[in-house]
Amino acid sequence: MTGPAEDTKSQLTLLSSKLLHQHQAVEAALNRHVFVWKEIEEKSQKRSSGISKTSRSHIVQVSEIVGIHKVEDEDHTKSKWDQKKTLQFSQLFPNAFTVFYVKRTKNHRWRCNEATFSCSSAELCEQWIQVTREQLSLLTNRPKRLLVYINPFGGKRRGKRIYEEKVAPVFQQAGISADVIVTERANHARDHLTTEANLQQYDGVVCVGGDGMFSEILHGLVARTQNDNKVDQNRPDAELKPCMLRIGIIPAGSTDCICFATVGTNDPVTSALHIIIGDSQPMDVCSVHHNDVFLRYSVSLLGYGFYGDVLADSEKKRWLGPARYDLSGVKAFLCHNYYKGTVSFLPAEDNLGHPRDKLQCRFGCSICQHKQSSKDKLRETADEETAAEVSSSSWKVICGKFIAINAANMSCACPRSPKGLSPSAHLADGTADLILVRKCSRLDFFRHLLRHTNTDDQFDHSFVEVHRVRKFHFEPLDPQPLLLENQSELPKKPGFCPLGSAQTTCIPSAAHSSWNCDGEILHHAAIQVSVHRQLIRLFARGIEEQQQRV
Ligand SMILES: CCCCCCCCCCCCC/C=C/[C@@H](O)[C@H](COP(=O)(O)O)NC(C)=O
Ligand SMILES: Nc1ncnc2c1ncn2[C@@H]1O[C@H](COP(=O)(O)OP(=O)(O)O)[C@@H](O)[C@H]1O
Ligand SMILES: [Ca+2]
Repeated sequence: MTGPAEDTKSQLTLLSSKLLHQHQAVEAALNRHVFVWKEIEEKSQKRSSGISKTSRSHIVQVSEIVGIHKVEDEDHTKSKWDQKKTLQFSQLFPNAFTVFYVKRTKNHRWRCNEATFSCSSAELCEQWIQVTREQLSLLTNRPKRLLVYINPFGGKRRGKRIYEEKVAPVFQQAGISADVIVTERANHARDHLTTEANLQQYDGVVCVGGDGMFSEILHGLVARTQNDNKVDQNRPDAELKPCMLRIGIIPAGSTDCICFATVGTNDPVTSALHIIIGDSQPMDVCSVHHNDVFLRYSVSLLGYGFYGDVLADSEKKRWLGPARYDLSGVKAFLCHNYYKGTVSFLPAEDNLGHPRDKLQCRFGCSICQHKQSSKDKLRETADEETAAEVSSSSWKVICGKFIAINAANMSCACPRSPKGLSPSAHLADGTADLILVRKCSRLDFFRHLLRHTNTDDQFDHSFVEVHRVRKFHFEPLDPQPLLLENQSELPKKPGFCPLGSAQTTCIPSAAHSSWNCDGEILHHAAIQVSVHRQLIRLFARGIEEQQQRV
């Protein structure tokens, strides 16, 4: 909080001059928060026309200035044509500087705009550059040095080009230095982060790729932090240490739902600008264990049944690129498998809202800022048996036949489903939304899927239920590994799980599905999951409610 004295100080004008902008005289001023310029009306013009035209003023937040440079500065990032124009301009107006700043455009996209001003003297020009840079250096949340990992094979295999053509030039304008590693194999980035990288010299890690590549960075950073702090990841009840370095995501994958759900768009330049201005978005991480063995972390979707089957099938079609998910999606839909099992979960407290309350997680979300009380913490650390003594609303158990079991730790919004799997899930509230889709007809399941793409409520079906949870366990009912369709005639014994729907004629159906954990397949069906509130931070700010136009 800033007091009145501090407030007055921040309003103080640091610089104010008459400058020339686009052949027009402007009054420009800078204080600690904003850089403003306003066209100066020409008195003679006003008198002759009899009407005073409203002079436009422009405001740029200092926190959204990318950089400031003298016009004659050599800029090799510009095209030959632009370099020639710059040269001509600097000959006409020798004492000019350019301010680069964030400009909001449609659909949460940001662009790097520029405005050039020429000054009456070289000294004045230098003064503007120096004072503005001084103000930028006071913004301590901005990264100066980044470690960048590029997956050259993610999505449409454009990661390297996207970084070089769209991201590196803006980092350069902002004076950010980056050490770039182009990965040579799967898990290269994860292993490098876990054991080799000298993290002390960096202010953040950037991942150029999809959700799978992000998952590598997440595993590397979280493992490194736990190793450094002697925390055993294999203990399901371990209190994990939050990671200090923020992660930036340059989307260059197939689904890119983590970027989409934290920024509002999958656009490399927008992501680069969020990194440059030093945004920070805390995020929950789910830990997944099988008995006392750590399996993986998840930040977006943990899906058994439908999404597990889609992923398992799509892995064989990697060569198809992002389209593999459409093909495998149709196939899994036609197979219409269901799986028997028991889900037990610890519900979240009522003050954290409900998956159907339509309160979406947005920039500055109040639910994510809610602090956990000590009673809540106690309730969370208690195991299934002792939990009942702590609170009446303790673990709940549901047995059934499920087409899909999805745990969404955040909305999982992506271009395929702009509102996501759980539109009201929160990024940093310490909970996940557990969605149970029970056995139903193909038509009903189709209706449910279709509602992910329109405004109808996908939870408003008799066969769907959704719970906001802090932890959950899943146990498949039948340990039998694989059964064929024609065996479904076998007499039903207790604990025997029949196959997916009888009329299915496609691939042989198994008694178990597999878990899709942020796009990776888990090799155990029985898992225990805990949500760790705000374990990591991203260079993002959540989705902005309204486009603030300046
Ligand atoms: C009738 C039309 C039905 C359309 C239903 C669409 C629902 C889409 C919900 C998608 C939720 C995506 C959650 C994100 C998962 C990613 O981690 C994973 C891996 O993404 P990656 O390949 O690494 O970018 N992608 C998938 C499809 O499993
Ligand atoms: N150099 C590499 N060669 C092969 N696989 C890689 C390489 N670098 C990363 N990967 C792996 O590629 C997988 C998919 O990457 P990702 O960037 O998420 O793309 P997509 O969204 O298309 O799946 C990830 O699981 C990651 O571990
Ligand atoms: Ca969450």
